Amino acid sequence: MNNDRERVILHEWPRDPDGPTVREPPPQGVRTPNNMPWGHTLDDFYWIRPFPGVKSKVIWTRSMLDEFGENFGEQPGVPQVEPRRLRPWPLLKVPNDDALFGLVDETCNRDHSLKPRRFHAVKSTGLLCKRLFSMDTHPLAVFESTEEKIEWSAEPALMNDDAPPGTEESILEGAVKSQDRLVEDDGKDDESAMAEVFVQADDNITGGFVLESSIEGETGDRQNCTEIDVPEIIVEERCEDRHDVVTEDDTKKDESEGSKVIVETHDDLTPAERQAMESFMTTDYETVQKLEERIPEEYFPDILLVNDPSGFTMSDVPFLSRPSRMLPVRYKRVWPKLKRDGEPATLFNNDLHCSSAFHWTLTQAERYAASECRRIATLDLSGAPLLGKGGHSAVRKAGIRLPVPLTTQTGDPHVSVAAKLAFSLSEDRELLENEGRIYDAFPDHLQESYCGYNLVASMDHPVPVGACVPKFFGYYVPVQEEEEASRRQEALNRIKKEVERRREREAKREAKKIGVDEAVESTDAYVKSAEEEDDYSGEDDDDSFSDHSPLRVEEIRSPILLLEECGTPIEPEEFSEDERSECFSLVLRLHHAGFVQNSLYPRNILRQPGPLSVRPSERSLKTPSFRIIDFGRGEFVPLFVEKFLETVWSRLGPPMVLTREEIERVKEMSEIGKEEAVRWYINGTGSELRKAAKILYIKDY
Ligand SMILES: Nc1ncnc2c1ncn2[C@@H]1O[C@H](COP(=O)(O)OP(=O)(O)OP(=O)(O)O)[C@@H](O)[C@H]1O
Repeated sequence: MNNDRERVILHEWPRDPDGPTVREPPPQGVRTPNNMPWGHTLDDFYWIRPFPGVKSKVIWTRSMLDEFGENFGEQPGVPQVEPRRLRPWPLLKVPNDDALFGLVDETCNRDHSLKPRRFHAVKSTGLLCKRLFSMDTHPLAVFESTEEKIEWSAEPALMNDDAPPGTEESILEGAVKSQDRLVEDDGKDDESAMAEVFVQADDNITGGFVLESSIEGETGDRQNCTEIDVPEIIVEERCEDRHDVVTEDDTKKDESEGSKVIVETHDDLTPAERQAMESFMTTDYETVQKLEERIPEEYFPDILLVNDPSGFTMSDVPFLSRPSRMLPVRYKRVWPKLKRDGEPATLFNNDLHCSSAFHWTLTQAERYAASECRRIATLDLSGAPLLGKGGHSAVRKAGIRLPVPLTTQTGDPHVSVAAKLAFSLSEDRELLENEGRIYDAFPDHLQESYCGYNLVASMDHPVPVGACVPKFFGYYVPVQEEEEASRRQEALNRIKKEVERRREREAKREAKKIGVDEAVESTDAYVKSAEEEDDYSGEDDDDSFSDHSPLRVEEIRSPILLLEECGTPIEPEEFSEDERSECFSLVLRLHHAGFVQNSLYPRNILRQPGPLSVRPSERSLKTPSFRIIDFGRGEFVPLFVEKFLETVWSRLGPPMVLTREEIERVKEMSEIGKEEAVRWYINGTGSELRKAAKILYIKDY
């Protein structure tokens, strides 16, 4: 193990023998957004004795010393600069928006007078993107990163209905049309025809299973979501009782009936979603670049249309059968929650427990309209290489095409991200959900890098301020509109029934009052039955609308956690002392922000060539970039207290008016909750630090 630390503090600030004792808290000085003392270079850090002549020393930055104001040795002044957020090499682009996109980080001169400069795309000739049109009519389109080509790729595609005659229709469009035709031609009730097709489809599915080697991440199973053969669709049709082929008349009827729910299937793309799929392309994993910038909130995806022909979202366990699926699967964003989700014009249902992307929008026209203002991205899992596997999930490199008008500087419409997919047990799903919650809770500064160095308590040397965790690109859950529609229909039916019963009861009471009801003859019997009816709780499901029961967890698709790809697991025994202490500082910074990772192993700290502010080909492992991953077991102080209080509330039962004693009890419990959280935090961080020190060979923290 090398003792080769270079990040050390070389200076001591001379104290005035008559100077004051330094007070707690120390001067604020210049700090990074994580509220830690910051210096631009190693020379900005000084040892200082709390009072003259004492042996002990603490560390201050030059800006803290300037604020303290004692300059006994007449140290020359230095310009004070603020920490600068480091921009990753620019990849995203919005045509005609140069203010936010395409800015290259300039090197950090002493006074930060250098400003970011504009990115000029290098003309690339080798970048191939495959368009999802039929190969005989569309040879492979070759993109070069010229302005026109980039703008072409961001151009909104014509909707199929608007397509002028003679233009090629996408395979998706063709498939949906042929499905419509089949439904019309063959007749839905033709059982024998269906049975025949089902056998064909079954063969086809079996034949479509992915070989183990391709499950391990090779590109043997590359398929695009529009390579649909007709029997496949009929299987979907049979299984899902598809009701989404709606003619103009149907729509009118739908609108006029108002409360009628049209049952949708996963495949029922809205026109806006179809538009997003029309220009869909498979990812070229040889050339695709990974996304390192934040996705601006304005363009953050609401809906992910996932191309998953190999069923990676179903399970990544090779021996489990995974039905091949050729149509995109719709997912919705649950986290992060955005301000626009609650605004009337962009209302979005991101409730984790609701399998619809819509609030109670009852008609198809309403759904289509709501879908128009959605940010729709496509995620390509076809042939997605495996980045790594854990005990509960598989992480794949996936191509994402971000919502229009976002595109890239290179002309390739895709960027790559790490897509984490849970295995099929409920524990696997719970861990992934918790991880999504934790990523959502991370403050921005844990995902950003800054120039200069931090002084991270309790370390005795400065460390670079790299991001601690990968950038978070969202947690998405599968949407099952047709199930949600049945649930809503059930709820409506229950309400209707209840209203009818009440009306009947009222009518009987009225009748009794005016004495014309024949039930007067048997008053006792009537009163008894009325009492029984009054007890009605709305739980009577005798004639419930459907016999729908919730899917077993193994059957449903995994949620998807999208993260920045951050390299490969570290081997700390090979590292320099500075590298090991840099990794250690990430753990400390997480703790200072109120998070405990709870699963700290070398495999959960990743390293990649850096710095990320320069072009990928110029990065090196000599200037590495580290990140902590895997927050499935992670905890965050406020979430801990919230969970604690939830158990208190659940013990109190459903919401009601509390008595004074109960209110006192709740207050008492929330105080206990806070104390518990502090205890938990001290224990959790203490043991995690000991573990971190052990795996990173740190002796002196
Ligand atoms: N953001 C990422 N970038 C690159 N590779 C990643 C990323 N996240 C995860 N991986 C790879 O996937 C592997 C498994 O990920 P992770 O540890 O998060 O899975 P897990 O199932 O939660 O693990 P555990 O067994 O601890 O439950 C990692 O060891 C790493 O190799």
